[in-house]
Amino acid sequence: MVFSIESVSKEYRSGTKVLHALDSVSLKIEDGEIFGIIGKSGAGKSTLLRCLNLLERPTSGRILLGDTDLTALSPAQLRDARKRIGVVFQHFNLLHSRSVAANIAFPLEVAGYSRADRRARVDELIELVGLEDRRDAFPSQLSGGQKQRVGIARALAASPDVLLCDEATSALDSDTTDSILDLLADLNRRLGVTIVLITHELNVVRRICHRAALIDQGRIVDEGTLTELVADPDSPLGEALLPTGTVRTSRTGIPALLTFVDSLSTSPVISQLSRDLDVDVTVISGGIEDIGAHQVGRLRVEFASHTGLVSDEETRKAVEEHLSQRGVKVTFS
Ligand SMILES: Nc1ncnc2c1ncn2[C@@H]1O[C@H](COP(=O)(O)OP(=O)(O)OP(=O)(O)O)[C@@H](O)[C@H]1O
Repeated sequence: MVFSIESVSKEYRSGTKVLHALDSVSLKIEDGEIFGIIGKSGAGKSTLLRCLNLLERPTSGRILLGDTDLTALSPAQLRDARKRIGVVFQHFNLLHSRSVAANIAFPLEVAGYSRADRRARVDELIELVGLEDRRDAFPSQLSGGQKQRVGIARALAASPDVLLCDEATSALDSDTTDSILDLLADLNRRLGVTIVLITHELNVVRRICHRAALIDQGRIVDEGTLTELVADPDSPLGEALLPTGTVRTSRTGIPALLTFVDSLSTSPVISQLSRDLDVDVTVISGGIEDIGAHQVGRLRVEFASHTGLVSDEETRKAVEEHLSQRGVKVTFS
């Protein structure tokens, strides 16, 4: 376990007014995962991220980094614990008078690395983020994507256990966003570094997160692995990740939502169902997407008995049994 966030609340007071920016948030972030926290503007994402390294002190609750309760540490102990956390910023926060190499070396200087050790580590990091040919450039000479590569290398310099990414791709265009997300996923695989990212972009979650939580008005309202979320008909985040669209039904059939992970890519489940049970299946809306390493889908459909000789209740029962044996979850609405 990297982070254990236990009933964390954060209140901001202004005069007699109290704003509950975080309301009893509990989350566990596991070693080696990429965890996304998504929410609208003002939902509390930045406050939660700032609480993780205690830049913001929770009003109540605990934040544990491994076994260490960050909320119980002295300032000196906290400075030490923060070395295990790297931060990647939306606007890069580079030192403009320093070259790429010198920006990356900066945290190593602060941590007291020798000149030779710094040089070796900076070489390693520059290679890791693919900036070999920009080593001596200054921030003003870099593209947004290159600046963020420097930001990521600097955050990784002291080999932290976890990277906190604060809207790390929000200032970038969509192609550059994808290349930075791919870099983060690659670093996660190669170094095993845990990544927590906050974002308001569903694409960020779809592209690299293993698990995600939806925050709304300071509360966690949904949470799970991406495949769990999408396969849950009641999950708001699942619906946002893979929308089934506006539902237009003919009102003659039996409406249902089908959710599945991989199953439809390995066998012709729907045509088999239609043949075996003698039911017509109309696809109303939905989608199938690659999310992580899986093909997941959510389809709104209608079933109608072909012969009209069986009751809706019998059709529902037969369909459910048939589909559940083939890894497709069916929820009748
Ligand atoms: N220092 C502060 N003092 C008072 N209120 C604050 C402070 N910081 C945040 N807030 C309030 O707390 C709530 C959550 O803010 P927060 O910045 O965490 O949201 P967010 O989800 O990160 O939004 P955005 O995506 O727009 O950055 C908002 O209502 C905000 O106005």
